[in-house]
Amino acid sequence: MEEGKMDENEWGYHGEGNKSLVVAHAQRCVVLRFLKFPPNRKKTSEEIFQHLQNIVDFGKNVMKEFLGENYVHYGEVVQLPLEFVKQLCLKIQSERPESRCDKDLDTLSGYAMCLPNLTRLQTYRFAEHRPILCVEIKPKCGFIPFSSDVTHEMKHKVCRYCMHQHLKVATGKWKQISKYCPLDLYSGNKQRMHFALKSLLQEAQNNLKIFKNGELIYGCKDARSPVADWSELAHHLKPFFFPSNGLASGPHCTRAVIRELVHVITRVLLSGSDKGRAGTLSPGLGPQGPRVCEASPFSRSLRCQGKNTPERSGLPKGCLLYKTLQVQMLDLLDIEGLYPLYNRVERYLEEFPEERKTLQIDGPYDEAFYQKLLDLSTEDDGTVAFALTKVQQYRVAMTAKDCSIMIALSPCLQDARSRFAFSVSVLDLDLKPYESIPHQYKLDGKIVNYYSKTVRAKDNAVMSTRFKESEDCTLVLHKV
Ligand SMILES: O=P(O)(O)O[C@@H]1[C@@H](OP(=O)(O)O)[C@H](OP(=O)(O)O)[C@H](O)[C@H](OP(=O)(O)O)[C@H]1OP(=O)(O)O
Ligand SMILES: Nc1ncnc2c1ncn2[C@@H]1O[C@H](COP(=O)(O)OP(=O)(O)OP(=O)(O)O)[C@@H](O)[C@H]1O
Repeated sequence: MEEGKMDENEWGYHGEGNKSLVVAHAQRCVVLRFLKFPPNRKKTSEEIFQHLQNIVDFGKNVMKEFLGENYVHYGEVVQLPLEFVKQLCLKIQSERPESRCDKDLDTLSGYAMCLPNLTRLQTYRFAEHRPILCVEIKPKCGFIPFSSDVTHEMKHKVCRYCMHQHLKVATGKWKQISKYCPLDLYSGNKQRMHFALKSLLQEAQNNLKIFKNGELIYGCKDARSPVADWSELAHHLKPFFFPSNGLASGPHCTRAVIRELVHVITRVLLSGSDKGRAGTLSPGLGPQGPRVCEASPFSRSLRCQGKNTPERSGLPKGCLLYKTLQVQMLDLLDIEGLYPLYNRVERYLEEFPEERKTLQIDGPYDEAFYQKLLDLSTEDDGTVAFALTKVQQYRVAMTAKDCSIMIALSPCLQDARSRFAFSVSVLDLDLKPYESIPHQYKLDGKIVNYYSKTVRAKDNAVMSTRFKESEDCTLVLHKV
């Protein structure tokens, strides 16, 4: 980054989440990722630098080790001219979705992260003039808790995502319940994965975005303005999947294009090199818990048809979904088992506040921090050390439950065996803060209670009426 030559006109708004805002360079394949804060909760420049450096270190020393260097791009912290940041902030303000404007871009520190632009990621196989399609998926938690500390029976049957959907709709965050269930996507079963991806395409929420040549063409820019027009999407995608079939259009063509997209994404998600040390977690973190979520329309339909639940995860060990799931499963105790251990650490810190640094609560996220995460024992010896290890593992697991997967595809004409050159990466690997644990505990209770009381009660009433009337409850699964 040539500091002196920074020109805000070369950068454009790219996207944002709850905690950071990203701008992309118009020509070069790089982005700048800035932190965001609620107004009046400004931090010092030194604190912001440290925060960003922690994110980089965590990516480099922890997530790269777990997920593999091919998938993790941790970037670097850069210092930018304050005038550039100020002008950039003014330039992009009008493009920001209203729902994200409760937080302001940090314009005071001058620090940001510089990362490769994963929507336009080029490898030696991606000729520069070739168009690039990129699908971003935020898959969320792919397993049902297996911890014996879970007290709500419902949590052993229905996954958190599916339960949370009902609370989100009730509170107005989204308009309708999605048919997507993370357990279907993580199943490794092609039919279930197709169903999951098609469901994401129907109701993208903040779990799916599609970019063409770095521009967002599909997905929610704002909670209040969902773009979900399949024929428009198919129009964008047709040159990628049916390059020679220039004239065909209409619903038949739309379905064919969507089917191709879903098939290609499934194939890419199931592919993968076996780098990274996620294998070190395998002995303790084999498939556990139920393989299906009772709320998934796919499994409901199978049950209604009297069919068996599909086979357990067939995810290949090298693929990113498998590795991400392994890291998610570092949450061995569930928040219900973890919360008392968090309280043990808290009590200790109240007595010995100066120990916070030694315990590496706020970093550094170095090799020693990573090594401690590999201890998967669940035998509580009553020590602060045990509690701390579980707390840190939980934070890492929560990070993996909230990250996104970027799949970049580029037509590849030379290679007759596959029509696309692709790259898969993971983003948003910021370690979840220690302080968020009480919030997680409260939210968990709220999600389960809301689902149990309202949805199940309603469901039971509907089901009993349906059975009385001997209605067919078969969901027609369209082959995609
Ligand atoms: O708690 P969840 O599952 O709702 O996840 C939050 C996400 O909501 P989602 O359900 O994916 O729409 C939420 O996403 P949105 O802001 O809703 O797009 C954030 O990713 C949040 O992380 P952080 O607090 O910014 O670090 C996420 O919070 P964490 O739980 O990961 O801390
Ligand atoms: N390296 C990158 N290349 C391309 N696009 C990126 C990159 N990093 C982030 N983005 C885009 O910016 C968006 C916001 O980034 P990110 O998910 O990191 O924000 P966040 O505020 O940390 O998210 P959250 O709401 O989960 O806390 C992403 O959804 C993605 O579309």
